[in-house]
Amino acid sequence: MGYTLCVLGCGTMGIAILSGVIDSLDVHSRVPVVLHKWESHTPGTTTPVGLPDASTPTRFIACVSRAKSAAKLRTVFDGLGSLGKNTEIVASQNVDAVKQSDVVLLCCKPQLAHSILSESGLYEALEGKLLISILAGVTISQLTNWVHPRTKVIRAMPNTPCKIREGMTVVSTISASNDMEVDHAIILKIFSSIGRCRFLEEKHFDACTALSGSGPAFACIFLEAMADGGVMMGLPRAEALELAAQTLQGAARMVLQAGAHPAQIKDSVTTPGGCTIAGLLALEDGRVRSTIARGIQIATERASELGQPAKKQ
Ligand SMILES: NC(=O)C1=CN([C@@H]2O[C@H](COP(=O)(O)OP(=O)(O)OC[C@H]3O[C@@H](n4cnc5c(N)ncnc54)[C@H](OP(=O)(O)O)[C@@H]3O)[C@@H](O)[C@H]2O)C=CC1
Ligand SMILES: O=C(O)[C@@H]1CCC=N1
Repeated sequence: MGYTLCVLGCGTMGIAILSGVIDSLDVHSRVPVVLHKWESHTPGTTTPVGLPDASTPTRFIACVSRAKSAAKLRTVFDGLGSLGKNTEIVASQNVDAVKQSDVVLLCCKPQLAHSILSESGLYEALEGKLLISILAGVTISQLTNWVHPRTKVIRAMPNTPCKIREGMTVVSTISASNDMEVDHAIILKIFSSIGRCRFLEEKHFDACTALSGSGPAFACIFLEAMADGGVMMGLPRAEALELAAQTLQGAARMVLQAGAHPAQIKDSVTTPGGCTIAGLLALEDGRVRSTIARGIQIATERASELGQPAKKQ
């Protein structure tokens, strides 16, 4: 069983998704199983290695346009031990790659989508297949107009932490088709193996693009600024970065795993008359909350423009 997954436009995000998925397959066949420290694990237990089911991708084709990018990808996937085993890299062979595939993950730049999908032969090659677009700002309705009527189009908005299987992906499907049950299983298998996956209506996609798609960049600005503060006060750079990153991860996990409200976590840290409230007031003086929230607003507005014909892109 299993199927072939083609990544059409395998750059930053294509690599992140593919390497996360390949790693997840590897983990499922590793003995003994390696789990995160917060998961229950009986030492010495093993994971049963079963045959892949119909929703598991077992062969991968990564497509790029330039030979130089293909060479870079070969190094990446060789390093993961998958090159020549279950992963092929091709340059300028989109139609042939799509013909050989069952599911196509469209990961090119939004402004290239129309021309890539209009290449002679691609329309036919995509007939009856599942096309998952991760493009910011390009709607299901636009994509549907560019492909064969029997191509099943869905949108997904993942983020770069998919690479380490800590991604956040939002998925939108437009309508049920005969195969939709299988398609849901396929979608969940891909994106749940590389992080969290949630289905939402397409009307929310630009906000999701800004919040979780662009989010790692915003989070890293905050992380870097926290570390800079530590360095300003004499901490070595490496330790300051470790403290900042682990602290942000810990706080985020308290929200995600323990179900704590962010305000509750903040209040529990804030001793009356202590140093936390002194720091919080300084942050509020800099309008930190509205600045961050406005950043998401502006990014959402920009995301909505990305699929439109070129203006000032
Ligand atoms: N970066 C991010 O964090 C996120 C990005 N996205 C979305 O993902 C998409 C990709 O972004 P990102 O990965 O950053 O972009 P990249 O520029 O890193 O990757 C784009 C890829 O498309 C390839 N490509 C270009 N032209 C063709 C073609 N004619 N046929 C096949 N492949 C082609 C490029 O190959 P070559 O180098 O050979 O030209 C490159 O590998 C965008 O639409 C973006 O909106 C979504 C969520 C997060
Ligand atoms: O900046 C961008 O346009 C893409 C979409 C989300 C993250 N990166």
